[in-house]
Formats: sequence, structure tokens, C-alpha cells
Amino acid sequence: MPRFAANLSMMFTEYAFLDRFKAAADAGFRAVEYLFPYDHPAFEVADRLHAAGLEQALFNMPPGNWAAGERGLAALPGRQDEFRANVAVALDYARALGCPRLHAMAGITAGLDRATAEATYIDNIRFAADLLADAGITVLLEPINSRNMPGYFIAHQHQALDLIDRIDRPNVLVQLDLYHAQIMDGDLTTLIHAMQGRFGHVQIASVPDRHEPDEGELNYPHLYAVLDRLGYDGWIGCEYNPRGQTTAGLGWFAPYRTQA
Ligand SMILES: O=C(O)C(=O)[C@H](O)CO
Ligand SMILES: [Mg+2]
Repeated sequence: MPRFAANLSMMFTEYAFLDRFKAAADAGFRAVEYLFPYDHPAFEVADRLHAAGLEQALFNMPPGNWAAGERGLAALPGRQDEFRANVAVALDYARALGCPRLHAMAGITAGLDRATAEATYIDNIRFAADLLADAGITVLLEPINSRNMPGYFIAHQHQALDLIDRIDRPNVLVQLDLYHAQIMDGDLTTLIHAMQGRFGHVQIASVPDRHEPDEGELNYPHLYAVLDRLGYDGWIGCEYNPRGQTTAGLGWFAPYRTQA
């Protein structure tokens, strides 16, 4: 049975961030993910997580200047020192939260020399993987669709798989966001089978509107069954924008709530 993690960057936004943990637990979730916890001290975030009895499934390493349009640093030549300092920051938070997965965003590399960006990325992700391995943390790489994030370093699943082969570290896996994968690649049942063992986290949202997974062109109950048959026992992150009030849109979650 699938196990779902509420994404607190997109869900329960009716509440202040630190209050979303209890809201998610009250709605029946047993795990959460979000983009960035860094506006709050790690101990404060951990206190809310633990008070709500939740697991921390995933969060992102610091992405550079998000407000200025930066979307990660890992593939940006000349930003290696900042990226590597950010890995240490994320590690501190991951230890406080007991989080075994960190997403390393690559950055907007349109206009940059591709070979240089790839070499920078491989070196940086190797650094992150080696630093995080002792803490038992997996580094995740996520292809992001070019409609939502034009110019982002990787948009297709095969690009991430190729880079992971070249990075050659056992604790580097794909963050398989099925919303992005449908937009850029499609054929998801075959794709998931082909990627068995290569992804360490899954995320979902409706396509094309990125709402609850009960509308749009994807048959998510079929995809949950595919993941189950492959023995995927990780979390499925609900990275969607609710159509309205978060709990009003959780009808899709009812059949899975006891397994959450
Ligand atoms: O954009 C996504 O789907 C993600 O999961 C990134 O972590 C945030 O942009
Ligand atoms: Mg995602």
C-alpha cells in the first residue's frame, strides 16, 4: 500500500509553516516533506515534527537566492564553495529531523557550457554524497519539467540516470516526480519499471494542473499499484497545489489514511 507524505510547502498553507505539521498529522499523514526549513532554527522544526509524531521524508538543500530566481547551485560553475557549505547546513537540519533524504537542486544552466555544468554537477554531487554517506543520507536528483522551470539543468529522467551512472555513488538516486515525468517523458508505467531500484523518492500531482492526484490525465491508483508491485516501500510526496482548502481536497487520501 502506498504511504503518503504531505508537502508542507504546498499543502496546509492555511496555517503558518510551523503549524502545518500538526495540521498534516490531524489529517492523517504520518510523514511530511517540504522545500526549505531554513527560515526556522532546526530545533524548532524538529520540535514540531516530533510533537506531531511525524517522520521527515525529504527536504531540499539550500538553493541559492530563490527570491532572485536561482533554483539550486549544484551545476553552477563558480558556486562550488557555496554549494558545499550548503550541504553542511542541510546535514545539520537532516540530523535534527532524522531525515534520510536530501534533494540537491542543480540550478538554471541555460546559456552555460553544458560540459562545464555537467562536470561541476558531478563533482559537487560526489562531494555531497561522500559527506552525507556516514549519516546514512541519500542525495536525490530531480528532473524538473521545462514548462514550470525553463532552463533547469535536467528535465528528463534519462538525464538524471546518465548523470547518476557518471557520479558513481551508491547513495545518489532519482527523485521521481511523476508530475514532471508525465510532462516530459510520459509512458509512466514502462518508465517506472525501467527505473526500478534507481529512484529513492516519488512525488505526485495531477497533470496538467498540479492539483490533487484525483483529476487530470494520470490514473494514480494504477501507478500506486505499479510501485507496490515493484516493492517500492518509500514515501510518496504529495507535491500539489490544493484546489481549495487543503482538507476539503483529501477525499483521494481516505482509502490510504490507515497506511499513511
Ligand atoms: O519542483 C519540484 O517538483 C521539486 O520537487 C523541487 O524540490 C522544488 O522545485
Ligand atoms: Mg518535485
